[in-house]
Amino acid sequence: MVTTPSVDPQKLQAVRKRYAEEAKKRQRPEGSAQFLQLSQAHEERLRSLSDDPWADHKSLNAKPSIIRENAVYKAFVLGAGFGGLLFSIRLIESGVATANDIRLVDAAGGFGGTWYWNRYPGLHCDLESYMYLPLLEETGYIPKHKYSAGSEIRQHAERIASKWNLTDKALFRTTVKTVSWDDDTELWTVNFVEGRGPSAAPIEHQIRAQYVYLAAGVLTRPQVPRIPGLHTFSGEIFHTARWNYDITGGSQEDQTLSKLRDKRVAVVGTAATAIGVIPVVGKYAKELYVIQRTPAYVKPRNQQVTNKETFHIDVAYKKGWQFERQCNWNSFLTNSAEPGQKNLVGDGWTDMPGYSAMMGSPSHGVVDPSPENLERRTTAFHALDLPHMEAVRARVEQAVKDPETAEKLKPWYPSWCKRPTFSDTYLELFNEPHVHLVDTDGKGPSRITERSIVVSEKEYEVDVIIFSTGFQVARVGSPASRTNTTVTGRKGQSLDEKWAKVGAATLHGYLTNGFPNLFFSGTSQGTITGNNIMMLNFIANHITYMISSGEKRVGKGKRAIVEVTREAEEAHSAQVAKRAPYFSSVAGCTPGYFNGYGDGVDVTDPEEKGKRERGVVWSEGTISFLKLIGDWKKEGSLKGLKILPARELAYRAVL
Ligand SMILES: Cc1cc2nc3c(=O)[nH]c(=O)nc-3n(C[C@H](O)[C@H](O)[C@H](O)COP(=O)(O)OP(=O)(O)OC[C@H]3O[C@@H](n4cnc5c(N)ncnc54)[C@H](O)[C@@H]3O)c2cc1C
Ligand SMILES: NC(=O)C1=CN([C@@H]2O[C@H](COP(=O)(O)OP(=O)(O)OC[C@H]3O[C@@H](n4cnc5c(N)ncnc54)[C@H](OP(=O)(O)O)[C@@H]3O)[C@@H](O)[C@H]2O)C=CC1
Repeated sequence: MVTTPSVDPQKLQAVRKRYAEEAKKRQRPEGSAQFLQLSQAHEERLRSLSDDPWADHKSLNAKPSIIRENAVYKAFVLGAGFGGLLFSIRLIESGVATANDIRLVDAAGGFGGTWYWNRYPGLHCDLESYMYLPLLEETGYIPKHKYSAGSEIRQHAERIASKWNLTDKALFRTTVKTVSWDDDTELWTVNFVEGRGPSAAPIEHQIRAQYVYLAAGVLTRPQVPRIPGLHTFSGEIFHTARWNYDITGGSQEDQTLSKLRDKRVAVVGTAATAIGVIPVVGKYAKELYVIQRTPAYVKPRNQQVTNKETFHIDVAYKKGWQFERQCNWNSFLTNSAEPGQKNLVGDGWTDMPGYSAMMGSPSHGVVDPSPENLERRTTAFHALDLPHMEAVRARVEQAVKDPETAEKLKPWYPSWCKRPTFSDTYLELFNEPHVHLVDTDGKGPSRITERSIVVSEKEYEVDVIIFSTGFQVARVGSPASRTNTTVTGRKGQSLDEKWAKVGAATLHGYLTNGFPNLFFSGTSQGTITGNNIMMLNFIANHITYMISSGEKRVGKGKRAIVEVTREAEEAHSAQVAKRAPYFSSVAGCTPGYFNGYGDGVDVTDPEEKGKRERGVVWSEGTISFLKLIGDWKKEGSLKGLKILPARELAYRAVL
């Protein structure tokens, strides 16, 4: 049970009432349908805002093709972000495959995923880079700062691709369309379309693969709110995930946005991306209008240059330091640090125990789902969180001189409703005379005209509108829905249909019955770590373990078919669902992508509810989940996996 700190009960009640009112104000019947995914817009102008601004088509078109049509590859990886890279590297290191046996495909024009697409000014990782950048021990790379800039992280993705000889094993600008299991050959057939830029025709490809990994990420599909009149705006518009340096001036390397000096700019959105963008835009724009629907909670960043002299003493002090650091940080995040445990990172993530309402915690075990108990727990979480959020709100008052503006910048929701943000300059920017907070009181702008953005019938004339309004996130869909890909398994069964019928059904979150040798990343039925790299590395290691153990079992010269049994996935799903009541405190959250903008909050149909409960993450926190997997491995029988060699007939079909 959560230990409740002593807070004034009346104050707690008043704050909770305010939280509930603010959340209600923001609920919209259309839920996540209030947004338009840019790539699906009817208007060409909006649709083109999702185009890749970074791909070097000329040099990519000049490269020899790395795809042999219809060839059989050992592993096919959808996504060349850190998830896809880590899996490929673990396969290579375990001896399951050489780099040459692997092909990665990404819609992006290069490695990095998130860090390829997002190049906006002010972009940094929001976690300490020493535990966010993967494979620092193996590459010997030392991040320049405590929080690395976006370009440094992208270059790190290129560095690790090069070190493991994957640079010329990835096909870029390429969209995977279908991934289908062939019952005869017992292989996956993958169809994908390689874009070649505006002046060359796309090429369709087909290959076959023994193993497939869907590493599609979550935050890849930029969206804008469906604000009436958006298409009539005659000025410039773009989305932060496709920053347009032609309009602003500067580049990712030189963030002097000189072309904004004579421009009136509106930034719509005030969450993690906007908190990075706004201080840089505010430095250059003639006038800046920050269009706020819900204030972010902003904590100090405390950026520091890495001391390379002491890095190997203070941080990288022994083999395995990075994983130790990640686990140490995670135990604070899940409110489960041992009394007296040293806080190695000591950042703004480790001083908000209430965030464990979202991250899970081992301190609770399986939660009694009675309404009285859930209400007691929610109260306890609010009490745990209150001192933190009070400090966050007090910080606004200290930073912002105008009391009215400060009041509007205060966040009224518990910490677990949104990802925290970190900045030492964002709040202070509102003291500048050319920076205007346009608070929409939870509503958003009412319309856009040819020259202006309109809030509460007041028109703000602007030259540029920058949308910092996030990404389309599929919360309940199958791993295929996140990739916009059709995945069909044994006997033509569709992965989407399986999820629609029974809800999530996996072993440990990463493979499902009827889809042999297919693996996917994600948090559903797995674990959420706060540090996505920690999670992606863990998934890559775990899947590789299953594959390499399967290969050992079938013996040399045979092709392994690794599949979870239906009983095992049902057993895991039941364990996850049993723990779902833990997350009841999240139900009252202000809408956001964490709760699908309220989609399905009021689901009462028991069958539908049951499906949703199966889809949550392991509620007892990451360290507990790692123990679950550790115990599963120790048991030694690969319990729940059916591992067989491919049939002789299947071999012949391939030959
Ligand atoms: C701006 C921003 C900052 C972030 N900062 C942090 C941070 O500081 N700390 C943190 O822990 N997390 C952060 N994240 C989350 C971040 O997404 C993860 O940390 C991590 O980089 C995800 O890696 P991934 O490989 O799983 O997915 P991604 O990096 O998203 O890569 C997936 C790739 O799959 C490709 N893809 C998807 N579908 C298809 C298809 N059908 N065909 C071909 N290609 C496809 C996409 O183009 C994409 O390039 C941030 C996210 C954003 C948007
Ligand atoms: N390393 C880092 O520092 C960063 C990490 N990230 C990661 O990416 C995730 C996504 O972040 P982000 O890109 O900021 O997207 P989010 O989805 O978190 O935020 C979208 C923003 O747009 C606002 N918005 C939506 N519709 C409207 C509207 N009609 N009018 C006005 N405002 C509107 C939202 O307000 P409302 O809250 O009211 O919905 C919110 O402020 C983060 O949670 C984090 O995981 C992103 C950037 C930086």
